[in-house]
Amino acid sequence: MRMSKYYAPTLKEVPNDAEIKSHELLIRGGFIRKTASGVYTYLPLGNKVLKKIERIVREEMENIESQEILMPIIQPAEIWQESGRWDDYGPEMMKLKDRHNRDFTLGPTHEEMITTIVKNELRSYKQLPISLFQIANKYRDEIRPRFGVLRAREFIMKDAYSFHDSEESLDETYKAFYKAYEKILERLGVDYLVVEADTGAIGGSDSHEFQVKAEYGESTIYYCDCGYSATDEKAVSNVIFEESNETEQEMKKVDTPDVKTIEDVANFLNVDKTKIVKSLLFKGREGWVLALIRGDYELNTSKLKAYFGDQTLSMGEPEEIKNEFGVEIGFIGPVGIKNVKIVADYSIKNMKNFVVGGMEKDKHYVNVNINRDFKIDVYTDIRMVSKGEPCPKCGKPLKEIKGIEVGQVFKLGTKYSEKLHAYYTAEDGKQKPFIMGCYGWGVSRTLGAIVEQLHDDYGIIWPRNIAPFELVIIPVSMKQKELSDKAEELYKLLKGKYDVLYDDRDASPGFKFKDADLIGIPLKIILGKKMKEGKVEVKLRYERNSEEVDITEGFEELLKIIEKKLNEYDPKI
Ligand SMILES: O=C(C[C@@H]1CCCCN1)Cn1cnc2cc(Cl)c(F)cc2c1=O
Ligand SMILES: [Mg+2]
Repeated sequence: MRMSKYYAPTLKEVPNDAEIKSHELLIRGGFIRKTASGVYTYLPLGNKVLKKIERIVREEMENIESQEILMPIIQPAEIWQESGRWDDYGPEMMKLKDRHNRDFTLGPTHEEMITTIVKNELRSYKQLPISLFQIANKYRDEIRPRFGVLRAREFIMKDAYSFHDSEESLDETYKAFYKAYEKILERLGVDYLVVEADTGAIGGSDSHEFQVKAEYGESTIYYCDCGYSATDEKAVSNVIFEESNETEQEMKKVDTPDVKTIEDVANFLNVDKTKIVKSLLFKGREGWVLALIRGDYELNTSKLKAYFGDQTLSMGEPEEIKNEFGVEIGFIGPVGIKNVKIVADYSIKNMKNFVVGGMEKDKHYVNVNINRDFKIDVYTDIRMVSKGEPCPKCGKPLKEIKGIEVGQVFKLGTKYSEKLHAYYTAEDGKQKPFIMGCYGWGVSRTLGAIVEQLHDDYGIIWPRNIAPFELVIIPVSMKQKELSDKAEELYKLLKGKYDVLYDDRDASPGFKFKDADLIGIPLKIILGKKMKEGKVEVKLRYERNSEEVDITEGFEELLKIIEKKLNEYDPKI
């Protein structure tokens, strides 16, 4: 491609709404342009990289015999009403009406759609297992789109769905997708981690996320050298809380005027946070839940929701709590509270003589003890772990790292097939609901994740497999004929062998080098003053010095050097 003709509007200035590097560099590099909040156009450079990412994803899907289909983006409300999810996502689901005033949604995902499609076509166990995938736009009206394509409202996803007549069969396919995702990440050339994940709203059993390591990624991951790794939502607590040998003191109600937060209580009563129990009220399908956890720990709401299998569980609103329990949030406690299910984190199991809210304005109880002063319905792990805690698998201190989720795989079970009456005839002749799995890959998000991990002060450093161009030919001046003629000759020779960009613009060398670095092209071939000695300069994107190659005898030597350098090129260094 000739740069003089190419629509790649690079910018010097940093866009003011770019909060992280990848967003800045994709805009400045001329890869994407924002058309609305969370809605992007992929210009030629961005589109080229997208297509290379899609090709890798598509090939790895085909390698595990997943069959490509293309489903509609507009989905009739009926299938979502049948699955009971039409209102589950509130304003995040983009909805529209057609000219007959019928309700539709712009598909945020396709479980309902694919299950409705196959239920009339897949009738016998003989046709199972099968997995189908598509690569297409998805729509989710994020409350705060940010970080460019990392959290957009329209994005490109590869979503795959598998159908089985047994858990074993699902397990086999799940493993195949897991391995295919690792293969994709290897081919993308980025540093990554596979982590145990929370199945969240869609339920089901196992789930893993595929995370690109990135300092400013939104995911927090806890991992260990032994191989354990999980998102913060999922990471299991392995702290053993030793028995307290204190004797139980007499419980007292004390004045704590306007003392509400854990900090305030600790300071006012001059007690350590480890002697306070936090009481947090949640409202769910079965009513109110009071979650108790030691004052110095953080509640993990994903674990709480997973325990109750109720994603609708949400923190009680102050007003609602005042009306329902007659006391402000800051004074809520387990002693004397009615009509709540009390679930306690293990961290309070052996606490003695601790402080809790007094269930009365400006009051707290001190010297509270479990069983004597209140009953706990159930103990379970509802704690957010932190760095340095013992690994749940081997006990060594957990490490913490940030990441960007680019893929997630789920074992769904029969949740959707039952809701949508999607049955097949089993070997024993009975009608049974399909056992399903689903497997997502954020194709457009991958574009941002890779840049977030692989960049320096000069711009992007693309891995070779998905770089928009593998190499760029840069004559330092188009006015010097011997340079531009030789460059033209080189371009014709190389464009059949590599993805070549030819910077034939009438611009200064510095300008061209800067653009090549910003866009992130792996290899430069520079035709400059060394041409007097019959030499060109070859340089990898991150090398400070270039290698001189003599081309007076022809291009064999140069071709060898190019191949050698591109093969040793590794942006992760
Ligand atoms: O999408 C999944 C699970 C997997 C991910 C991989 C590909 C198949 N689906 C979970 N999820 C996330 N956000 C959503 C947002 C809206 Cl507005 C919605 F209506 C539904 C969903 C929703 O179901
Ligand atoms: Mg996830």
